[in-house]
Amino acid sequence: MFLADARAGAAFCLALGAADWRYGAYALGGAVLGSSTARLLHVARARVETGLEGFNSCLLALCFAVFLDAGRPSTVLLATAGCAVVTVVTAAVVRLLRVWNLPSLTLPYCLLASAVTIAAPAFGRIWPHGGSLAALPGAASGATALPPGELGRAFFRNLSQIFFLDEWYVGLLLLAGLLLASRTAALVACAGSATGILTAWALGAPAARIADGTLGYNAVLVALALCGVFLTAAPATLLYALLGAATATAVTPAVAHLLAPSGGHAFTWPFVLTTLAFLTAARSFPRLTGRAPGADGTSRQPAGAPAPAA
Ligand SMILES: NC(N)=O
Repeated sequence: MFLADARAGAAFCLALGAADWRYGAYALGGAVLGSSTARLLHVARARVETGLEGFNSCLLALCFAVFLDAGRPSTVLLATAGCAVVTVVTAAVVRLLRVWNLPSLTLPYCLLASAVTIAAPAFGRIWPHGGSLAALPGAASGATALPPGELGRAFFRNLSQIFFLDEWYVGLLLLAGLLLASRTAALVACAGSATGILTAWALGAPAARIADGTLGYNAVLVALALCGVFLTAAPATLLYALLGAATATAVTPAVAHLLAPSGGHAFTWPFVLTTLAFLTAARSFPRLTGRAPGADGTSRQPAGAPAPAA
């Protein structure tokens, strides 16, 4: 969630544990394994200490816990190996995207989570249930009107689904964690969640899909990234971030449908694709960056400007 704040991390861990202690354990274990692997490979200490080497492994371990059986020893082994591999993939992605001065975001996690879900049916020890994972997309059906109670739960589930969880109170606890670290981040997350709901409703998504949060969690991440993290928080960047949040919401079913043969999980692909596109485009918009555009229309990077953090 873009916060280098240990208290927020502890609150997030408690929030996941409130749903199931094993999810809290996998998330924490994943973060520890990713960070430890990075340290063993002598990745810069500052990257490890700010959590930049732990969030992809945290999400990957949690992904395995939720989609495979969290209690099976083979899931623990797979998550452990996955956390080591995602550290290697992170280094590769960071190096590749640095060429364009772009952040790696959760791209390493998306690559591995997609690879594992696509490959899973081929390996009996990973997917012992037999049968295909395919979930072919159908046309939208069912009611589109959301009762007020479900609207509130959808708002919080747009946060909890970042960590794959359906429980609305996990989203409330995550928001409390965000608030501990940054009032701006909490407000932007709320605006992103509301934008996700509004966009999905305006496009005619079924109420059940809006209510379960699976259409809106990418909107929260995009809003956070584009308003306060990679672009300075300001009214203009907030509007830009909310346009990005709406875009990510519309992109989510596109990704899910493309990945239908492996279960249709969009993971955080909509967030990654939208954020990279909007961040690249922002260099052409001095209103957002406050930097004069170069002759080719792109913003001038100040000499020696540091690469973005994540
Ligand atoms: N992190 C997720 N929900 O892919």
